[in-house]
Amino acid sequence: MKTPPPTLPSYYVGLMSGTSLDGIDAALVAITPHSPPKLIATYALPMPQSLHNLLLSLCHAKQVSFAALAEAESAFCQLQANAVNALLAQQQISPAQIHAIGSHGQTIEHAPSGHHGGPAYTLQLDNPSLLAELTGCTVVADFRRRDLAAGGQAAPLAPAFHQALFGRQQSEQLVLNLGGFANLTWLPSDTSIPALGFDTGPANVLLDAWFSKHHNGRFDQNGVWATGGQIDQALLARLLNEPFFHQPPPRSTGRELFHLAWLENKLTGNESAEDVQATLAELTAISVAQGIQHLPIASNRMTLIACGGGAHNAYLMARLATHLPNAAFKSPADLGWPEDWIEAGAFAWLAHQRLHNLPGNLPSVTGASGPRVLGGIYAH
Ligand SMILES: Nc1ncnc2c1ncn2[C@@H]1O[C@H](COP(=O)(O)OP(=O)(O)OP(=O)(O)O)[C@@H](O)[C@H]1O
Ligand SMILES: CC(=O)N[C@H]1[C@@H]2OC[C@@H](O2)[C@@H](O)[C@@H]1O[C@H](C)C(=O)O
Repeated sequence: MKTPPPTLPSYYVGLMSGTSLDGIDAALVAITPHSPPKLIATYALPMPQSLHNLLLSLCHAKQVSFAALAEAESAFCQLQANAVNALLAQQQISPAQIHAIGSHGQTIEHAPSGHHGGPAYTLQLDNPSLLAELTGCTVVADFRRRDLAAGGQAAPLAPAFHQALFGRQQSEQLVLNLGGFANLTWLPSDTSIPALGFDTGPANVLLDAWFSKHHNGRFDQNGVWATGGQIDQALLARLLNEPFFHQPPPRSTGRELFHLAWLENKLTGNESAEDVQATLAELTAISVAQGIQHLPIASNRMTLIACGGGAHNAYLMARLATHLPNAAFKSPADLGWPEDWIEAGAFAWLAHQRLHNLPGNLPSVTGASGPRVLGGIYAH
């Protein structure tokens, strides 16, 4: 790993496996001082069904055996290494040319306020030592726990990257990630105002769980199934009654709160399955719109940059557009960064921040007591 002269780009690989458990995203990113990061190449490796099931069972387990944890961690790490090695082979780049891999790991549980008065924690399954051995690259990992230790939520972390990528523009910018969960970043045009961001609530996590309960397959392609349903206003009101939706930022959430059983508890049993799917999409759209209402946005002209897998769900996007009539929707692809690759890109950028001892968090977002250098280095 040789440090290039300051004007030459350095290369990082960002690895993200989100809460949807759909696969590993590996993004090769070039970072040049004083310029926004650039996406060079990508590689997506779907998660085998057996690993998906194992990880999902860990997320909802009351008790976990160490052997099951080790099995999941090792299979997950091998999949990450396969993604990195395939990406580098495809680009004909050697591991020595990579400054570092930024590995998010797999979130198993996220309890930034602790459970029942216990200590705060956030758990990402990861094995950066093994990843360094399997790839021949330096690995940066464990990005969330320093922010948590500084009193923050440890999430969302992507807003700092959104700011590095999209900068501040004349119009107010909102970046909406529609992953398993949805998180929002506000980049005000006034540079003296800090960026804000928070999780708005569930996105694909409930849509996917309900869809796969009723179909073979993991998700509702383009929201076609939801389109055939009607929004059930009574159910929607019961779903929105959850205190999380009324909590002021900083806030973040995960599968420990929003999961299939949470939804099933709110059903009377008389709803049609399609109507539930349409209502879940509405829950996401409304919780995003309500989140935006709480931001001190000065102008009513705003750009909304939608990213994450949910940006492909035409039904969900149409419901969002209905609730946000003042927003001009923009694809990050028009800005050189396709919607599916922002989060993996964020972890490449976070690895760069770590190697340069620069902060990775935004205290205005996470609520941490100050900026912190995030993650640990596993040098190769
Ligand atoms: N064509 C599509 N139509 C509908 N939904 C889609 C489509 N493509 C992807 N999705 C949804 O996007 C999900 C994957 O999104 P993404 O990869 O952003 O999630 P993630 O990485 O788990 O997110 P996060 O970490 O932000 O929670 C899929 O599980 C699916 O629900
Ligand atoms: C604890 C955790 O893994 N949270 C994820 C999840 O997925 C979306 C949302 O909830 C966000 O808070 C976060 O991911 C992104 C990458 C973030 O930290 O910005």
